[in-house]
Amino acid sequence: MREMIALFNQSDLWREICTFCLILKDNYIKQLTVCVVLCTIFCIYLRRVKLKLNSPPCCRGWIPFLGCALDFGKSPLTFIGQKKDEHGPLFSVYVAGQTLHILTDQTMYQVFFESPCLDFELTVFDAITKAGLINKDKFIERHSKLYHAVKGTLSPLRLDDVTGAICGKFRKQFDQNYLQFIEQFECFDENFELGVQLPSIFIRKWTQARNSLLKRMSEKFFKSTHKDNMIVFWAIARILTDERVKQKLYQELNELRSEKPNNDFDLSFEDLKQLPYLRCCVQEALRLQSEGIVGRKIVKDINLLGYDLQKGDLLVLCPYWAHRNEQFFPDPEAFKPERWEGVSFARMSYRQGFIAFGGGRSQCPGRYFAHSVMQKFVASFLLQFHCTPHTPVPAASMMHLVGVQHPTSDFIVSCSKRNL
Ligand code: HEM
Repeated sequence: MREMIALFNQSDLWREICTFCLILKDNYIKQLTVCVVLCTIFCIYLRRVKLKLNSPPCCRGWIPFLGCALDFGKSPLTFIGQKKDEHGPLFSVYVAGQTLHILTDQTMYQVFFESPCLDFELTVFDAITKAGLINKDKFIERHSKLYHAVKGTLSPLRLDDVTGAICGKFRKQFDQNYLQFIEQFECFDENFELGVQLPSIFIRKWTQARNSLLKRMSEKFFKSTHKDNMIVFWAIARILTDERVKQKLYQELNELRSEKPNNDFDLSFEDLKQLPYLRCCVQEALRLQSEGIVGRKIVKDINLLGYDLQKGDLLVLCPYWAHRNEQFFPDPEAFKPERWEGVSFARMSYRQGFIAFGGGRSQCPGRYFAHSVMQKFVASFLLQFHCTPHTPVPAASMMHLVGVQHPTSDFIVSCSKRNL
């Protein structure tokens, strides 16, 4: 044995074996690296294939990249309504490189609003930062604080003070340049969806309108206030065109008026408590004309109704269609304020199929304020004017996914001041 070792030490054989081993080792590392990379790619591929196999039915359209953007863009809400009937409770739409998952199953609302795999902030992140020129880093950092500040300021207990203060501020700011303000506001609102997606250079007028409005107040407030106005319009139009509802509501309003000294129309929130039918009318208008979509960014892969949804995609609920679910709202197209009689605010939640104000920890913090302001406005208007409609309630435009539907034509009404 010793002789053999001596032979090994002396000869070049030992060095050659070592060199050979080093080459082997070097190659081995290279091969191992290649194997690991290939395996990773394969696993990602397999996962994608698996996810694809297990993903919801998808409307892909036939145009590469654009997908079904053309059909979808023509009338997004109608498109969603048709596909929901074709594909069932969860389906996807591929539009301009993005996959949108649309959930219509009410048993999944809780998951939608409560799951940690779904995020509200990231959904609105791009639109808000673009529309409001808010610094991206600051947005996420301050969002929660701002949300709670708005919620606290607009809590039901403070509504009388807040509305007075806000109305005063509005009047002061908009007494001058009122028409210019209206023009800018309309431009901002009409083009909101395009404005937050396109670079400013392509949509200069919108950018100018936005900048000017921002100088006056925050974007969220404008967009939200406009929702109130639209609902007020729909509520008044529905009430005036339904004789039974109109009579019932006037009876309630007249009773309150007879109790008020000097026919005072400045209704307080205490007064509103005596007008339960008015609240039902506003609530019913809100049900029928709700937001097109509320969305959540998928921040962690999630399985819903047996389908795998991938991180990075967008999952949306569609309040407009959700509020036409016969299970919760029999005879859904009819304007029936009675369906809300005896229902408390606490019960107007996703558990009862009502999602006009969203849900979970991002539920609209302005909802009590918005509801009360809408009631106040409808009541003051009807108390002050005799109105006769000359056209039916206009059809709602199915174009906007963000915000409340606009009317597609004029609603013509003649009004005369009531004798007080
Ligand atoms: C008819 C009137 C209104 C409707 C239908 C409405 C509806 C909504 C909806 C659906 C959301 C998203 C909730 C979610 O995704 O879960 C939302 C969020 C929000 N709303 Fe409203 N809203 C209205 C009025 C207002 C008003 C008057 C204000 C404030 C003055 C307001 C302030 C907000 C804010 C700040 C958020 C964002 C919440 C967050 O960042 O987490 N809204 N609203």
